[in-house]
Amino acid sequence: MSVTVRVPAKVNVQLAVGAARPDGFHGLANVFLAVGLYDEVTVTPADELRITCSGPDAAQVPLDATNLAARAAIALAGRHGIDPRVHIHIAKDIPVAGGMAGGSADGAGALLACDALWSTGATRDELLAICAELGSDVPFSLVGGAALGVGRGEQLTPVEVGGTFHWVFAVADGGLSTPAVYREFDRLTAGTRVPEPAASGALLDALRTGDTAALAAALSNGLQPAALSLRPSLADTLAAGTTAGAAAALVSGSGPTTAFLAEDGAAARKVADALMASGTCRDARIATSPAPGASLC
Ligand SMILES: C[C@](O)(CO)[C@H](O)COP(=O)(O)OP(=O)(O)OC[C@H]1O[C@@H](n2ccc(N)nc2=O)[C@H](O)[C@@H]1O
Ligand SMILES: Nc1ncnc2c1ncn2[C@@H]1O[C@H](COP(=O)(O)OP(=O)(O)OP(=O)(O)O)[C@@H](O)[C@H]1O
Repeated sequence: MSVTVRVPAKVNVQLAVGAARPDGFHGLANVFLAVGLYDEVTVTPADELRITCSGPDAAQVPLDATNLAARAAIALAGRHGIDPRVHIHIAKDIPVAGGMAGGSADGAGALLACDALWSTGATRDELLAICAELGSDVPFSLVGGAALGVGRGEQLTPVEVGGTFHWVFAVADGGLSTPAVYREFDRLTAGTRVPEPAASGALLDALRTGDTAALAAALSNGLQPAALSLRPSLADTLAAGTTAGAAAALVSGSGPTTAFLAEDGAAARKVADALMASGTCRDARIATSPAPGASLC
């Protein structure tokens, strides 16, 4: 018997970053939006814990105990006195190390799949607590939709979304390390007063009303200067999408994926074609949001 779970990627439509805390994490006002690019995580009983991964970026995914999917299975099994002997297969479609929470998606997916396979009876709150231990983005991968994350991004409040948004994601060659991007943020802001992060009312209104033009005007990413500093070529990708008519362009989370908001599906197709022709990215993916969180297939 196998259990398969489908889990979405995310884009941060607002990422307000505060000063580094004593524990090294940064306080955030992080508005997550789930987008319709998915990994599928399948768990099957096996003789030992084993991970496999398929998909174009599979070679970049660690297949040892550092994989967030393995860590999720071990964490759930440990709490319920279960031996985590499962084969976890990840069918990966979310760009790796791209700022779209692909690893987090696999962590949330493996957790939900193992929970169903082992019938642990864990509550939603227990699953969310395990997600928060695994990483700041993991709780959102479980819930999907849209949410405001505070603390280090793990404390979620759902956000209403009143329409469909059309996106293009330009996948860059190679990844960016999330800790390195936060370190670069610290370097760039050293000696300045970093304001307390707060959610933007205009942004939340734009999501609630499903207004693309208003969302385009309100998008912001406090990590964008750091990602551009580490990967200056991303400016060319952003410019290529804007020239092609994107309503807005920004770096997705810690990057290096760049995100382009489009008026509708036809505009998204045009932006994606122009990005591919520009030679400034490895791939251009079209997706809509919001998308549901981790769900059993
Ligand atoms: C950039 C974002 O993807 C935006 O949603 C997240 O803030 C990153 O979330 P994540 O990948 O789940 O990150 P974690 O696994 O929790 O942390 C990895 C590293 O990122 C940095 N980190 C992460 C979250 C946060 N609020 N402050 C940080 O400084 C820390 O150096 C941490 O050691
Ligand atoms: N299941 C997984 N899939 C991909 N990477 C994983 C996984 N588990 C652990 N990793 C490690 O995590 C690193 C970051 O990969 P991931 O795809 O999660 O980045 P990301 O999308 O930038 O994350 P985020 O947006 O949450 O900061 C990878 O380089 C890899 O070493």
